[in-house]
Formats: sequence, C-alpha cells, structure tokens
Amino acid sequence: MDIRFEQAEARFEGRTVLHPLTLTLSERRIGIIGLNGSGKTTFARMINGLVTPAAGRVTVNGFDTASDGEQVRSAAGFIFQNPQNQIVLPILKEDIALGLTSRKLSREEKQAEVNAVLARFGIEHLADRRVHELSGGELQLAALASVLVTRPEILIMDEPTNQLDLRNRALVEKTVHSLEENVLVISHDLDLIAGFDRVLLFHEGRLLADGEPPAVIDQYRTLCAA
Ligand SMILES: Nc1ncnc2c1ncn2[C@@H]1O[C@H](COP(=O)(O)OP(=O)(O)OP(=O)(O)O)[C@@H](O)[C@H]1O
Repeated sequence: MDIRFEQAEARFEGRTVLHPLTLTLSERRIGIIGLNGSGKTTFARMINGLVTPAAGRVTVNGFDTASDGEQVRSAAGFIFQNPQNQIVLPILKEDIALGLTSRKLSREEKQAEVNAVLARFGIEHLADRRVHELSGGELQLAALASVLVTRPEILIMDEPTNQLDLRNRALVEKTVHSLEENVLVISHDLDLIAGFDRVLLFHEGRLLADGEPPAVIDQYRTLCAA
C-alpha cells in the first residue's frame, strides 16, 4: 500500500475543511482520531476519491484519485459510518454478489466467492436473510463482507464500532485485527486503535499529531481535557 497526499487540500463551499497536507501512508494498521468535525471523514474520503482535492493531489499505489477513480476505488474499499447506506439489495447474499458484477465469473464461481466471504466472518447463516432485519453488529459484518468480496488491498472504515453494544464491538474489533488487508480506521474507540502501527490526530482540519498510538492518544486526551 502506498498512499500519498501532496499538499492536498479539501474545501466545501469555499471553506477549507482540510488544510494542505503532505504525508505518505504505508503501515498495515492506521487509526484516525480527532474531535467531531475535525476533518477525519473528509481525509478518509479523499483516499478513495469520494472527495477530490481542491488543490494538490492524492495518489493510491500511484493512481491519482482525481483522474484514475476506477483504479483507486478497486484498490481502496470504503465502509461507511452507517452500513445500511451501502447495502443495496434486500437479501444479503444477493447484495454481496453485486460486488462481483464486474468480474467475469460463472454463477457457481460467484456463489463460491460469496460463500467464502460469508464464512470468513462466520455469517454463513445470514446469507438468505433480509438485510433490514439484521442487527447492528450483523450489519457491520455484512458491510465488511460486501466490500471485501471485491478484494480491495486497502480497507477504510468510518467508525465501525460506533453504534454497537459491547459484544458486537468486541466482535468487530477482533475482525479488524484479524484482517489481512491494510486497514485505515476512523474511530472514537481508543481501545480499537491502541495496538495499531500508526495513529493520525486531526484537529480543526489540520494534522496535529502523527505517530505511535500511546503518544498520539495522550495528545488527544490532553486536547479533550482542554
Ligand atoms: N459535503 C460537505 N459539504 C459541506 N461541508 C462539509 C461536507 N462534508 C463535511 N463538511 C464539513 O467539514 C468539516 C469536517 O467534517 P468531517 O466529516 O470530515 O469531520 P469528522 O472529523 O469526520 O467528524 P465526526 O467525528 O463528527 O464524524 C465539518 O465542519 C463538516 O461540517
């Protein structure tokens, strides 16, 4: 994984939401923290081209997010804050199969891929369930499965444990730690990112701290106490 921000800036309606930022990301587990409205989601969305820079550029494995959207999105999958927003079809296995549309696979091969990804998260029993009937934790795992079936190298997750009870939170945490993919996680759950390789702290649209979890988390606590 090679993600580069080169003086990349984000603006909405003329207002700078992320000030020009230059950095390279290559670590396997990266946490993104900061107060509400500090620019975390905007930063994450810039990585897979959902937000394109108003100035500067962002590249993923050498592909420019502004001009090579397709390559960028196939390398970097995004799991939204509300997973129900990204599930399109009513039955889980059909929704997951949708992610395989662009691959030239037979019906049987598609079925095998869907089964494999469901098994990976221990949710085979949910294959025929209606998505709107799933619990928050099940939905979170279903969203993971629907993105990972496309085999992205990088997985970006926006507050994956936010609405979960302790049990489902533990389940999603365990899953995040066991993923082979490179993972970037925006989270207010400091336990989740404590064991990560690198943490980025955003504040008022700027990168305030960047380093190993203990020091950056300490700085965040100081900021919250101020
Ligand atoms: N599409 C948009 N149009 C206008 N303003 C936006 C848009 N998206 C984000 N913003 C603004 O950009 C700023 C940063 O928002 P962002 O969602 O990146 O913050 P965040 O750190 O992820 O916040 P939270 O923890 O609350 O999810 C906020 O002031 C927000 O109102």
